[in-house]
Amino acid sequence: MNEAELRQQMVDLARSMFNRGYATGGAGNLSLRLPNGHFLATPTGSSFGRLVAEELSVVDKEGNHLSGKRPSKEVAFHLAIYDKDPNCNAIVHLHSTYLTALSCLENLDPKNAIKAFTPYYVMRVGELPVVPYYRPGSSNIAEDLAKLAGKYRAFLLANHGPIITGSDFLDAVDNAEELEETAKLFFLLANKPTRYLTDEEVTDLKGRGK
Ligand SMILES: O=C(CO)COP(=O)(O)O
Ligand SMILES: [Zn+2]
Repeated sequence: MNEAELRQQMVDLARSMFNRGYATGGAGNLSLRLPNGHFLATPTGSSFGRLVAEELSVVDKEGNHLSGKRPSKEVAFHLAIYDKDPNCNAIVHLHSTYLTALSCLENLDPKNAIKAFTPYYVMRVGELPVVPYYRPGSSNIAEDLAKLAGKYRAFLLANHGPIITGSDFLDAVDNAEELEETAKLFFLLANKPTRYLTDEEVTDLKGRGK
């Protein structure tokens, strides 16, 4: 896809997420790797329901603002992930209801906030490490993510929300939807005796693709 098509894809899928309740107000941000090595990102404060293709922000890998509106205050953590994960070409950060509720629970396993109970969670995400709470826009988020990126496909910011990566923008959005649905099921199953996938079942699913 060329840059114009990628811009349109970001606008269209962001609106689709907004219309289905994955994003509200001005919360969350999106980015993707452009063919020329720069990055397209949502402008700070923008609603997923009202993005404009020509207004999207372009930054280089050092975070210099090259064109469009002022980029998301979280652009540093997006760049930290791209830097450490060459297979990541798109990132979705949401404050979606169930994943954000999960991010507020005490005693989450910092290595994996959701123990697998369905195969698609394993196939699309695998594990969900937790980054401690820092205020939105803090450089600490990027520093912590730099240590995890490349080893995981999604991350949970404590008391904040999820970050989901993908091989392209569509993949990142599909992974985000799968993860939000998994968190919803997690709460539906709360206090109900649950059969988790066994280690053997998880290992069998890993590396098989989607
Ligand atoms: O989700 C957000 C902060 O974590 C939104 O910030 P931006 O509007 O600057 O992208
Ligand atoms: Zn946020």
